[in-house]
Amino acid sequence: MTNIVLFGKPGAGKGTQAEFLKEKYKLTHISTGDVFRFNLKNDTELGKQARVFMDAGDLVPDELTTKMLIDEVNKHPDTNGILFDGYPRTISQAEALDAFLTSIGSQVAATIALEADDEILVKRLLERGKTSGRIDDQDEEKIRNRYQEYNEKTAPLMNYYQEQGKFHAVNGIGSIAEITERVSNVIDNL
Ligand SMILES: Nc1ncnc2c1ncn2[C@@H]1O[C@H](COP(=O)(O)OP(=O)(O)O)[C@@H](O)[C@H]1O
Repeated sequence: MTNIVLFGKPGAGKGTQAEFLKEKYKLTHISTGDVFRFNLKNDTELGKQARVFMDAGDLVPDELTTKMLIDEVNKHPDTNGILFDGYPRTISQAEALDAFLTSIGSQVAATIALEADDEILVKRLLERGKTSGRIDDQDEEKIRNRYQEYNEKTAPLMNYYQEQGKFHAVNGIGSIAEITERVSNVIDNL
């Protein structure tokens, strides 16, 4: 299995790139944000538990998120590899992911970060909020809160993966195709 973690701030383009990369490399795309939103929409027990956190732009607690993630991965026993989008977002999630992948005889092959400036990203998210219906994209204060969550809890993961020699940064500004090309260069050289 070639497991890739797509990493980046809210709005960095993880979901957009994942759509192309999953086809190109025949990977299973798991977006924790999408899975949560599906559960919210269908008002499942998980959705009910996650809603307050998501609507405020806070991270959903690790235990809940990790359980959901493992359930998702287990739905694809024959996959070539997983493209993780939005997970891990905390050190505890990264450790849980390593432990889980080890238990199934696998590992993270690479973490690829899409880099872009905050100001550009906030504008992108507010634009997306006009059409996506996502409550967390419609209010600048909630967006800023997500950046704060990112800086406090998610940014330390760069170091975590750097220490394992698995961290690769890619310029996230450019056309979608250019960025796919940059990410592909990393994957092709693994
Ligand atoms: N790994 C995670 N850990 C905790 N909460 C998460 C995780 N992934 C998604 N969420 C919740 O879902 C929300 C939306 O996720 P996502 O669509 O990936 O957002 P973004 O566009 O901000 O990157 C997050 O703000 C958070 O509340």
